[in-house]
Amino acid sequence: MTSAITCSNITKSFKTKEVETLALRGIELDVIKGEFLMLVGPSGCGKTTLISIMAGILHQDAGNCTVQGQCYNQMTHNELLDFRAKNVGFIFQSFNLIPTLSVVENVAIPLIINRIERHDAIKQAAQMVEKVGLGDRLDSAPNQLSGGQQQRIAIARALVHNPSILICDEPTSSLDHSTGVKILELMRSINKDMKTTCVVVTHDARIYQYADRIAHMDDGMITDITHNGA
Ligand SMILES: Nc1ncnc2c1ncn2[C@@H]1O[C@H](COP(=O)(O)OP(=O)(O)OP(=O)(O)O)[C@@H](O)[C@H]1O
Repeated sequence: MTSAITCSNITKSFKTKEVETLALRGIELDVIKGEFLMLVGPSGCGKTTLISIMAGILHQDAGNCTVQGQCYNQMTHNELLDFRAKNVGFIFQSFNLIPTLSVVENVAIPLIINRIERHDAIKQAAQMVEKVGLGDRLDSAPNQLSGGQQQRIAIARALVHNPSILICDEPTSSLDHSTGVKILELMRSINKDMKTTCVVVTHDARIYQYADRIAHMDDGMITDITHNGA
């Protein structure tokens, strides 16, 4: 099977004035093209640090992260920015929608970053908003939407440029259970339809069933990989 993301012996530490924390201690992980992988483990075990490295947002101290066959270590800063803008979608825990832009303008951002002309970007963004079931809210402001609707918009924004990799940090943490399940069902159907490789950090055991595989982390290491909630 082809790998979409390969992490080889990745280490990362953070130094503050008081303390040095070894957040990742030699991560080895292969994410298979097209799979829906969940990353789980106790608070502080390094999940966000790992997905930030996979997304090219944070740089490791040692080891390699290869995404779609391209090693981040071998890219210049500008090449990495360009690669990330084209290939990676990221969904934050707290939606991170821009309050002064409308729904459709928020979703158009990755296209505009990829230098698509505004009129076309808005048109494509509107189609994506339609896909997540909110085609009647294009001109709303984000704060006029419910939490679940805002998360749908965040998903539309992360996917509008058809990235090969979608990385999500706790996509259901600020949602009630039934809204969280609907969001996971939406992400799963997008994963199937658009063949997007998904890596999802979660604390929510009730959504484990949506994963193909679950990578368990503890204290900066992958301790186990299980299949489909087993
Ligand atoms: N910018 C930073 N500066 C200093 N320490 C950090 C920084 N980011 C993370 N850490 C530390 O690195 C460790 C791993 O943090 P990380 O956020 O990756 O954990 P996590 O598993 O995502 O936690 P949670 O489930 O609570 O979000 C923690 O001990 C954290 O305090």
